Amino acid sequence: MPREATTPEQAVPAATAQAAVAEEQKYLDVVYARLDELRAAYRRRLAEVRRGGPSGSPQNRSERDAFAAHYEDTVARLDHVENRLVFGRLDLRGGRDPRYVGRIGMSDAEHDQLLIDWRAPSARPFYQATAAHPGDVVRRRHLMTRARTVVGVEDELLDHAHLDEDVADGLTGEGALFAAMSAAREGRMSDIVATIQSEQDAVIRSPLDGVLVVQGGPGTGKTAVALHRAAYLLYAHRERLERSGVLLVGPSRVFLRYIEQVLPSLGETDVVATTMAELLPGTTATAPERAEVAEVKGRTTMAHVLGRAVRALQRVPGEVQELDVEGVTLHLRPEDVRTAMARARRSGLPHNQARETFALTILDTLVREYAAARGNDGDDPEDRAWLREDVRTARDVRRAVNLCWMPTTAHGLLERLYARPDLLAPHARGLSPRDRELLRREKGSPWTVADVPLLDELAELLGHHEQAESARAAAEARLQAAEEVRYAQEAITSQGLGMGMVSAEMLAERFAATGPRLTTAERAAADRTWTYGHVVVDEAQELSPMAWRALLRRCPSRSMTVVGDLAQRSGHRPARSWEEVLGAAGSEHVREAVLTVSYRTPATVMDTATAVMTALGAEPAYPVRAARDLPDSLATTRAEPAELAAVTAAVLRDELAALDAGAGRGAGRVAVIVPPGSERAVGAALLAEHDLREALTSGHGDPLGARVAVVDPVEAKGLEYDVVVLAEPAAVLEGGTGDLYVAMTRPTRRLHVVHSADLPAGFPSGA
Ligand SMILES: Nc1ncnc2c1ncn2[C@@H]1O[C@H](COP(=O)(O)OP(=O)(O)OP(=O)(O)O)[C@@H](O)[C@H]1O
Repeated sequence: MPREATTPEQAVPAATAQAAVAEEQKYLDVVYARLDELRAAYRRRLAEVRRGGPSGSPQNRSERDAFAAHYEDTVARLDHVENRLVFGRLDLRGGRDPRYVGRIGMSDAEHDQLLIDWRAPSARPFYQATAAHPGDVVRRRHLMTRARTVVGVEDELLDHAHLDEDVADGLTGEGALFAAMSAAREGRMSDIVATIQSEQDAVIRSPLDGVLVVQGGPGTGKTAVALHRAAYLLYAHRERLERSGVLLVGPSRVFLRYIEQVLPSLGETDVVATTMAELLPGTTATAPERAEVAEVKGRTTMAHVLGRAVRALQRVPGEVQELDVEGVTLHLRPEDVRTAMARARRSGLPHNQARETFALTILDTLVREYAAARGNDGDDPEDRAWLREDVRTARDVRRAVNLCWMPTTAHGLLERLYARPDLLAPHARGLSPRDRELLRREKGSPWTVADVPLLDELAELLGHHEQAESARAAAEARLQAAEEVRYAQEAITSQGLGMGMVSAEMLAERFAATGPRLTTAERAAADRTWTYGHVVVDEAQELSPMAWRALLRRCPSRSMTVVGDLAQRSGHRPARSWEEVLGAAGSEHVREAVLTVSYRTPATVMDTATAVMTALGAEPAYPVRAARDLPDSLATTRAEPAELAAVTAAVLRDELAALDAGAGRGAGRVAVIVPPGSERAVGAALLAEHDLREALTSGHGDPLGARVAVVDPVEAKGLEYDVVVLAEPAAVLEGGTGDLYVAMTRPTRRLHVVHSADLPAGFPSGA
């Protein structure tokens, strides 16, 4: 049975709590004093460097910039960890000094360890030790703090006397955990570093290599775990990941904003966060699209279609072409084109770059014929040069070479394929006539998310138009970077920097970035061909096989963390297995982990959601156990169809009042989740109610800012609210069972269903 939530005050025996709080406060004071000292020291250094002003040699200047940037980063990092800096203490066998666990590692001026970084191996028992397997730990203490004050402690004695209790539910630090779970939501995700549970910790610290798929039902902490894992990997593999970067792919911009504070609070700011819509630098893909069209675009078949379309840009003429060069008629023979084409393809380069080999080979052949026609043997280099120039610049020759090997851009080609069925048809093996019709679209139409992987595929096949130029620039930049690393190494040695805080590569990167400083993350985000050291994908069940191909291209090392829930997949094509969803990524070495406990949704709501899914024939393959239940967490209200809007408003009004009473006036968040397409109408109807207006508009149009958000299930994906008012679940179901499952599992306190149509099967009878 899930437990009812307890508060930290209840969890700590009152008699000992006071003394323990006082003891921990003393320690906290020392740690915060040290934090202040470090901040002041770095601020001083920063001010000194800045005082240097813009004078000196360019090298001096860029060196100063690099140090300034490093100090700025460090100060920012120290600022971000202010809240709940210390949250754990381990007492160890053998009377050793206790170990304090916190957001970052910290030593005092004598280099004695004050705080262990939660990611360090020595902090692991804080998350993993149990009474059955205590290791060296005799007591684990959770410290609850507000600002710099200890407000409570919670102890777990890891000896055999407590074995039964511990094994009973497998949760650690229940008081702190339940307090975190019960806190009113603020529209932004918080980190869970103080209360990571053992099954989550195992995922967070799982090895870097290979594709790790983390499946878990709603609220099991997949997003939280994915973010903490990113922070952990950056800590444990800093060398490898700092230069290549980590990419995080989320379902929407709103979602990315929802989670944006988590990594900085863990001391990490250099992760590139993006959505599939923004994956391709310079392309905005925001147009809506029908699910059935997106489905066709997402199929692996499309990679073959595009491959054939690109190859068709390489054409052998049916007969000999006559070309005029300065009054001389030259002959372009099909067999010469074929030979040049074979050579160009052997280069293995993308189409636009291989064209250069093709053009040069054709040119050689034509120049030979031209020289012979001009009675020149072409032995003299000067003669050869002008003969070649004549041929190269001749209009006929340029046209013929283009016709045989047409350079093009990804956007141009995809647009043509969509707009011209006659162009698509010859390459469309594997697509039915209806599929092709679904792809059809006017030139100049805006791009959609499903277009992005196709554009990316084409960009890969075609290469850049000016690739030769940028490749040369990149080679030069590489040479320069090597030189800068050497110089940075000298700077580190001469200035006594380093001590693990700054590497030569880090410094060199700072040197290299003149003007506005570019971090690895910024450079990576602007470069389509950037390859990351690790890629984290959230809501991974939504991605198409074509999207996986695009992501795999960004991660040649195949080091990925993929989190999602098959049961929450949108649409009407439920996925039976992760292999099916992962497409190309599924053929890699895949490890699977499962998270089983929901820390969000009360048991009554969670169990009802599972029952509804089961009754609909979509039983979740990975059912979830809720960590706790709350009284009155599920309510239903029936309305006449004409009254639905008014009843929804009334229910919302009551729920806000109850939330005011339970969480404090104005605290907590509510979502009104409505069938797709009806957000505007419902939003307008609710806005017409004067007393609801403030709660609906308090965020100035920001869906995360307002106390009440009106959203459809797709927009609600990955988010959570204290209370959810779910309007007309039967209509929500039209988007697929996954959408209803998502909608029902967003609340942390209460789900209130308002309906005029019959409730889908699985709701408690009488509801
Ligand atoms: N160990 C934990 N301690 C405290 N809170 C936790 C813990 N694990 C998860 N949570 C909380 O549970 C909620 C759900 O977490 P999260 O959003 O990561 O789940 P999810 O599996 O991604 O959910 P969904 O699939 O529904 O999007 C969040 O508020 C998160 O902070």
